[in-house]
Parts: sequence; C-alpha cells; structure tokens
Amino acid sequence: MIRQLLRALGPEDSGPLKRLLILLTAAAVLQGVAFALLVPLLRTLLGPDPHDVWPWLAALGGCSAGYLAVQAACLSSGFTVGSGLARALHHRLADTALALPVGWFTPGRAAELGSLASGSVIQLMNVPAHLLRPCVAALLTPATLAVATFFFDWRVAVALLASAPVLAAVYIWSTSVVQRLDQGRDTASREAADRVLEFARSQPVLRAFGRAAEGYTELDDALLAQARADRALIVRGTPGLVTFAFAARMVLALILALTVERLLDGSLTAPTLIALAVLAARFVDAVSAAGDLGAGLRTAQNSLERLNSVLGEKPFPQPFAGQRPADASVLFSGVTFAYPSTDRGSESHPSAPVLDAVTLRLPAPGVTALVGPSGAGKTTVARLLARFFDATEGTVAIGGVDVRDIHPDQLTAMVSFVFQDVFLFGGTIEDNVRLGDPAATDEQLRRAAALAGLDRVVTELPDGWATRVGEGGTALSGGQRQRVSIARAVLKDAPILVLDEATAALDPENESVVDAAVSSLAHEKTLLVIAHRLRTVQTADQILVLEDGRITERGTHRELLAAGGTYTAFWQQRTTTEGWRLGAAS
Ligand SMILES: Nc1ncnc2c1ncn2[C@@H]1O[C@H](COP(=O)(O)OP(=O)(O)OP(=O)(O)O)[C@@H](O)[C@H]1O
Repeated sequence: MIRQLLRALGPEDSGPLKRLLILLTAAAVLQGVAFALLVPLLRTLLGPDPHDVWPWLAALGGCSAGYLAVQAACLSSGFTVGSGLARALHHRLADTALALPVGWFTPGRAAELGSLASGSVIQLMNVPAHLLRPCVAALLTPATLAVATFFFDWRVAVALLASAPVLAAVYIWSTSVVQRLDQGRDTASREAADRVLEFARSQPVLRAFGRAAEGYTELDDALLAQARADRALIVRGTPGLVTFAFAARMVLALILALTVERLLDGSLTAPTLIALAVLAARFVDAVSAAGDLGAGLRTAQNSLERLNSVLGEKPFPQPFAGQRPADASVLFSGVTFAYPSTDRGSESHPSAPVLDAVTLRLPAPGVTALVGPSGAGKTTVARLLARFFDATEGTVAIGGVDVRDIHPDQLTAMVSFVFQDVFLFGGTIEDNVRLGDPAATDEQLRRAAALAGLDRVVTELPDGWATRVGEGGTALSGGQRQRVSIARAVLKDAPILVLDEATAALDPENESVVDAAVSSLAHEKTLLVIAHRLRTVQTADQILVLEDGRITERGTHRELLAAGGTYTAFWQQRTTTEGWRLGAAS
C-alpha cells in the first residue's frame, strides 16, 4: 500500500509522506514503550516497596509526553500530507491525461478519469489524514510490546511473537475477501452510474418510443447487480472480520492461561501477572484495531490500483525536438489501422483493421473530398491525420515529415477540426469561437463568423455574441452549434482544415454559405472534406472513394462519373434524394 502510494506520487512529491511515516513510526514505538513501562510500574506499586515507583512514573510521564508531542505533529502533518497528496495526484492525473493520445479518451475512460479525480483521490486523501496513523500504530505498537515483554517474561514474549504469523494469515485472508468483493462492488457501482447517466441522457428517445414509464432494463439490471454486490460484501465479508477479532481474543486467552499457569507453579508473582495481563490486553486491542481498519485500507488500495493503472498508461511517444514540415500537404503511405479495443480499464488489444493499406495525398492548397458508405473509415482517416492514434502500419506525413516526428504543439497548430459531434463549452458564443485563437482581433473574429455564416445567427440573437450557449451548447439549434464550431476552426487559421460532415446539420441556405467558405479557403489551405452533400464534393480538386477501409476510386467529379463506378452510384442516389428533398420543400 505504502509502496503503491509512493509510486502514485512519484519521487518528487513523496518526501512529505516519507517524513510522516517516520513520525508515525516514532509515535507507535513511544506508545508501545509507554504501555510496556506499566509492567515495572504496576509490579513495583503492588510489590513490597511501592515507594520505588517514582522513577518508573517519571519514565512513563516522559514517554507519554513525548508520545503526545509526536502524535500532535502526526495529526497536523497527516492533514497537510493528505491535501498535498490530493493536489499531487490531481497534477499527475492531468499530466498523464495530457500526454495520452486523444484517441484514448473513449466515453468510458473519460468517465473513469472523472471518477478517479473526484472519488478516488478524495478517498486516498484520507489515507495519510485518517487511516495511516492507526494502521502504523496497530502494527508497530504490538511489535514494540512483544519485544519489551522479553525484559519481563521471555515465555510470554515468545507466545506473543508466535501469535503474529497466525494473526497475519487470518488478517490477509479476511481482508483479501473484502478486497475482492469490494472490487466487484466498485465495478457494479460504476456500471450503475453509467446506466443512470445514459438513462437521463436518453429520455427524449425513451419518451418518443413510449419506454419511459416501464423504465429500461439495462438500468434495472445494473441497479440490481449493484444491490447484489453490496449484499455480498456485507454477507461474505463479515465472517472474515469476525474471525480476525476472534483470533485476536484467542491470543489474549492464551497469554492469560500461560501467565496463570506460571503463577500457580510459583515462577510469577501476582503483581507481575496483573502487569503482563494489562500488557497483553493492550497488545490485543492494538492488533484488533488493524482488523477494523483492514476493510478501509483494502478499499483505498483498490482505488490506488485503478489510479496507478491510469498513471501507468503509456504516453504517446513524442519527438524530443521535432522536425518542421516543409508545407501543409498530407501523405498517407500504405496506412493500415486497427482501433485498440475499448474495454473498461486500461488493457487494450487491437481489433479488426479499419483501414487497409491506404495511400492518399492531400495537396496544399486544395480541396479533397472523402466519400464512402457509413463505417468505411472516413473519420478514422481524419483522426490519423491529426495523430489521435498512430497508424498500425505505414506512415502519415505532413509536409514530408512523419507526424510522429512533429512536435505535438506544432502538429496542433497545423491542423484544425470541425467534428461530426460538435462540442461547445458552457460560456458565450464569443468564448466558444475565441477558443480557436484567444488572441484574435475583433476583425479576425468577424471574418471567421462571416465565413461560417455565424454572423447572421449573432445578429438575430438578442444577446448577440454574449449569448450563452448552455451546457454543451444545448441553448442553440444543431445548425447554430455547427456554425459556431466552423467559425472556431476558421479562426484558428491552421493550414490544414478537416471538415467532418460539417454541413450535416445545416439547411440548404446556410450550407451554401459553408460551401462558399470552403471555396474561399481552398486557395490558401489544405482542406479535407468528409461530406455526403453534393455541392462540396462536386467542386473538390480530387475525390477519394473509401469502401471497407480501402481507397477504391480517385479523381475529379467528371472523371469519376465517366468511370461509372461506386461514385456514380453515390451521385445518382444523392441526386435523387436531394432532388426529392428540394422538390418537397418547394
Ligand atoms: N474509437 C473507436 N474504437 C473502436 N472502433 C471504432 C472507433 N471509432 C470508429 N470505430 C469503427 O471503425 C469503423 C470506421 O469508423 P469511421 O467513423 O471511421 O467510419 P465513417 O466512414 O466515418 O462512418 P460515418 O460516415 O458513419 O461517420 C467503424 O466500423 C466503427 O465502428
């Protein structure tokens, strides 16, 4: 546990914890010595010469005063170390998260990170503040007592020491049962929390399909599993704890029997027996405290293991200095890619390849349209370009430099994204657009807004740029959200712009605004447009058709129509649906 804590903290932040451990050790040993001094004190007090008790009383007083002073230092240092530990762990989690590839952040892992940063770190903060002190005392005070007993009666001391491995074995067994059950409860609780969140988010769908009243079975099952796991922890965890308490009491009974037997055969006086009985009772009390703390410790250990498994995630290999790309052209050479599986936890095994030996070039400047059926791998191409993941085979290069050799800051500065799923922060429209370039002038802001068709939205809204977008942008319509996201990407002014289904939520009028923006940016930027709409695709400098992870056709609109392949079928199908849609609207 201590080793895991020190590992989680790292060498630079572990100093205060080590100092606290030294203080705790001193306090536990002093407490043990103070208890041990009771033996000569009681023996003298109850013996023939009670006046000789003063030196022992003075020793006990000094020892107790020392113990109280160190204990006070432990108390205040425990809280300081606890809050320092929480701060250090939050920093380490943030540093680890920043070094991980964007692709690592699946919804499950993002939730796990959130639960670690809030629940687990707070739980671990309690370890130095509340748990460590009684734990060290429960271990070292009995050990000091057992050693001290050698000065009074070696047989009792041997009996105390001999009981240690038995007590340790029972302790390890009982707490490992609790730990296993607690792990199960933890998994069930997280599953239930995920399902509750999903249930809340899916209310519109559930109500639309009349499923809200009878609930939804996944949530019911998850809540039942959580209740079962809670019950199992109580029912199957309690016997272990009771057994440990019983074993500790048995040790006391054994010591008492031994001392009484030695009194009867005359080798022990009554005062020594009373003193040794007091000492054995203190020994058992201190050991029993370990049993009570065991469950809390094992639970904290589970949190620590989860935390260390995230902190141990391999960061993306980054170049030390980084090479500068010659321009903003992009080249995929024989790129094959399989997503790591996204099971909960950090283990990842690659799944089936999504891209298969893809070779493509995006000219700079120029517009490339990527089309293909749903699930063909279009978004994956865009993700590899921005190095959300590394290719399994082959290379992705920008301006002649492998993306793995470009410094992450430089790569971030070079690529701007409009994602399929727009993400807005709960500030104003202006805050959200300025995220693209916080230092942009008002003139640059207005230009980006005009290019994205956001200027009209801003004019129509009563609070204009100061309109609050609501949590996740819920106060705006889908089209308005998408325009904010496009303006943000345009404001960033990166030489490579990826638009992933950016026009999907726009009406025909505003779609043409975005088309105009694409046309005007086409002269200065490398544009990758993943689109199902006709106009953007039609005017692109090159069109790539992706099917089942392979590029099957490439050329201009005219060339591909002349070839009469998949693109022609796509074109005919789109012309029919869009013609139908426009006809119906008019
Ligand atoms: N994070 C992920 N982890 C595992 N598999 C994924 C992940 N993202 C996508 N996939 C899988 O990769 C395949 C390609 O997905 P991708 O999103 O690239 O397709 P697409 O052509 O952009 O589809 P669409 O047009 O529907 O957006 C799909 O089978 C999808 O299930």
